[in-house]
Amino acid sequence: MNQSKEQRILNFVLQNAVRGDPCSVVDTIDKYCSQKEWAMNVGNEKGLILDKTVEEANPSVALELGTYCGYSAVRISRLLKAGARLLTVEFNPEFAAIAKQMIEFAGVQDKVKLLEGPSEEIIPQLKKKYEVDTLDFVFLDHWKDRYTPDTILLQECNLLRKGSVLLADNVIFPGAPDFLNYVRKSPHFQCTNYPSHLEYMQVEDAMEKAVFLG
Ligand SMILES: O=C(NCCCCc1cc2cnccc2s1)c1cc(-c2ccc(F)cc2)cc(O)c1O
Ligand SMILES: [Mg+2]
Repeated sequence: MNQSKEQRILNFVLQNAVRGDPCSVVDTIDKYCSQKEWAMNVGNEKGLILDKTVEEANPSVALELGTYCGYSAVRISRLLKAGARLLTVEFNPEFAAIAKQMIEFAGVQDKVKLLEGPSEEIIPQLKKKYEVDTLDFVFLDHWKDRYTPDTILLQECNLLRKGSVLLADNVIFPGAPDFLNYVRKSPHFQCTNYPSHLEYMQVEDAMEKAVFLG
C-alpha cells in the first residue's frame, strides 16, 4: 500500500530532524514541503506571526483547531511556559496518528494533548471533560467555514475571557470571509490583520488576530 504524503513528511522528519528538538522538526517539515511536496502547514512566514502572537499572549491554556501533521502544535508548544498546555483538535484519524508521532519525536508531548473529533463536539466538552476554565489563546486552522460557528460556540460555552486571543490562518486563501465579517463587525472583538503569503507559495494570504473584549 503506497504511503500517504503525510507519512512521507513524518518519515523525512524521523530521518533528518533532531529528536527532542522542536525547531529542527519545524525546519525539517518546511524543507520537505518547500522542496518536495506542498502541504497545508502554516509554514515559516505565517509561522513567525504565530510565534509573535503566542509569545505576546503567553498562554497557560491554548487551543488549536486543525492539527494536521502537528507542525503548528510543535511550533506553539515550544514557546509555552512551564506548566502551560496546548489542546489540539484533529478530525482525520490518519492525520492524528501522524501528528502524535511528530509531537512525540519533537519531545513536546508533555505540553500537548491531541483530541480527535469534530470541533463542534469537542468544544462543548472542554470545560468538564478536559478541565479547561477559559482559553488564553486559540489558533483556528481547520475548515474555513467552521471559523465563525466555532467562535460563536466558544463564546456560548464561556471559554473566552477578556483578553483571550484568537488567531485565524488563511483568511485570504482559501479564505474565511464570513469570519472576517463577523469578528470585524462584532463589538466583542478587537481585530488586527497580518498580510502574508500562502505557505510555500507566492499567493497572497493573511492571518487575523481577534482579541475578545468580554
Ligand atoms: O483546509 C485547510 N485546513 C483545514 C483542513 C483541516 C480539516 C479539519 C476539520 C476539522 C474539524 N474539527 C476539528 C478539527 C478539524 S481539522 C487548509 C487548506 C489550505 C489550502 C488548500 C488548497 C490550496 F490550493 C491552497 C491552500 C491551506 C491551509 O493553510 C489550510 O489550513
Ligand atoms: Mg492553514
